[in-house]
Amino acid sequence: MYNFVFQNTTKVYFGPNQLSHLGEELKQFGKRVLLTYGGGTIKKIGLYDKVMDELKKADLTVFELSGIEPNPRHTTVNKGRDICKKEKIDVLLAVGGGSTIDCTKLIAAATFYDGDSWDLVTHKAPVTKALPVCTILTLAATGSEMNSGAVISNIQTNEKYGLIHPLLQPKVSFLDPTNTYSVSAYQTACGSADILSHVFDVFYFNKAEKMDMVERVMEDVIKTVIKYAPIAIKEPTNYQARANLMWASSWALNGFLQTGGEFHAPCHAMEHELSAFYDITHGLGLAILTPRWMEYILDESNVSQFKKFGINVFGIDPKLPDMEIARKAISSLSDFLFNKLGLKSTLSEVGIDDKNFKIMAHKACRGGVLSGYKPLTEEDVEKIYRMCL
Ligand SMILES: NC(=O)c1ccc[n+]([C@@H]2O[C@H](COP(=O)([O-])OP(=O)(O)OC[C@H]3O[C@@H](n4cnc5c(N)ncnc54)[C@H](O)[C@@H]3O)[C@@H](O)[C@H]2O)c1
Repeated sequence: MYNFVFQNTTKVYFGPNQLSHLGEELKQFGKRVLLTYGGGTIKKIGLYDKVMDELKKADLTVFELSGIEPNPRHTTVNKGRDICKKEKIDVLLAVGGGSTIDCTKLIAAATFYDGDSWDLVTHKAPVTKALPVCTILTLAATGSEMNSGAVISNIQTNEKYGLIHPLLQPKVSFLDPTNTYSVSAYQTACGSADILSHVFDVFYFNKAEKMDMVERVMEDVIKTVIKYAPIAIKEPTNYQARANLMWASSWALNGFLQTGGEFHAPCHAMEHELSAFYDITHGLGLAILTPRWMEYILDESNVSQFKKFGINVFGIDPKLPDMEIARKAISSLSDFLFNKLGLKSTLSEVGIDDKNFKIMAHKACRGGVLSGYKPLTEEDVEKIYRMCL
C-alpha cells in the first residue's frame, strides 16, 4: 500500500432545484462568465433557459461558446481561449457531459498560454495558471465534474491525450440527476461502461496491495452501475437510477479509489486511439476492449483478483476452481455490457477494421509499454485490438 495525499476541492450541489445557488457561486470569482456547451441538447431540455435566468438574476455578463464536440478538439479550446482573452473572462461555466467539461478545463488553462493549446496537452508547455471552472453535469460517465483531468483530441494528427493538473479541478459542480433524464439509452450505456472502466482499468485490476475498505467501495461502485444502468435505460426518468449513476460516475474517478493504490489506465490508452482515429464514443470503445483485455491478461499470477471480482460482484460460486470463476466473471461482464446494456460487441460492428492497428498500438504505447496489471507491449496491444474484431 502506498502513502497518499487525498484532497478533492470541488464543492458539489447534488439534486434538483439547486441552481438558485449558481449566481452566488459564480460571483465569488468575478462578473464575466463564459458559458460553454455542446450541440444544443441543453436548449432542448430547457436547461439553457434556467441557467440564463440565474445568470441574469445575479447580474453577470455572459459570453458563450457552443458547439463543443464529443471527443473535444484542441481547435475548439483555442476558440474558447481567444474569447477568454478578448473578453477578460473571470470564470467559466461548463454545461454538459465530459466533453464540454474537459474542453472548458483546458480553455481555462490555455487562457494563460500564448501558443497552441495542444502544447499543454502534450506537455510541451506547462500549465501555470487557470481560470476557475464551474460545471453543470448532464451525463453520468467521466467523473470530470469532480476531478482534475481533461481529455482532448487533435484530429489533424489523430491523437487524443489526457492531461491531469490540480489547476483543472472544478471549483463547484451542480449534479442534478433530472438533467440526465434525456440521455439516450445508447449514451446511458456508454456512460455506464465508462464508469465501470474507471474502476476496473484504473484501480481494481492493479498489482499494488489495496486497502480493503477502498476495494469494497470499488466493488460497490461496480454493483451500483450493474444494478441501475439497465433501470435507467428502461425508465429514463427513474430518479433513483439516475442519481445512483451520477454519484457513481463522480466517485469512480475523483481520486478516492486511488488512495493507497496505483493509477494505470491501459484500456483508456487503447481506447483513446480508437476515438482519435475513428471518433467513436469513448464508453463504447472501452466496453468492446475491456473483456478482451481481461481475457488477454488473465493468468495464474493475477487469477486471485479476477476470482475476487467474480465472487464479490457477480456472486459466482466460490467453490469452483479459481480459473473457472475468473472466466465466468469475464463472461458475466460481457453479458452485462453487450446484452443487458445492448452495446455493440466488436470493432467490426462499428466499422473498424485492422488497417490502423499497428500505428494505433504504437501510439498507445507512446514509445514504451502500457503499464498496468500486466505491462503491454505494442504487439500485445495489437493482439488485443484483433481480439475485438
Ligand atoms: N476528464 C476525465 O476524467 C475523463 C474521464 C473519462 C473520459 N473522458 C473524456 O470525456 C469524453 C466523453 O464524455 P461523456 O462520456 O460525458 O460524453 P459527451 O460529453 O461526449 O457526450 C456524449 C453525447 O451525449 C449528449 N448528451 C450529454 N448530455 C445529454 C443530456 N442530458 N441529454 C441528451 N444528450 C446528452 C452530448 O450532446 C453528446 O452527443 C471523451 O472525450 C472521454 O475521453 C474524460
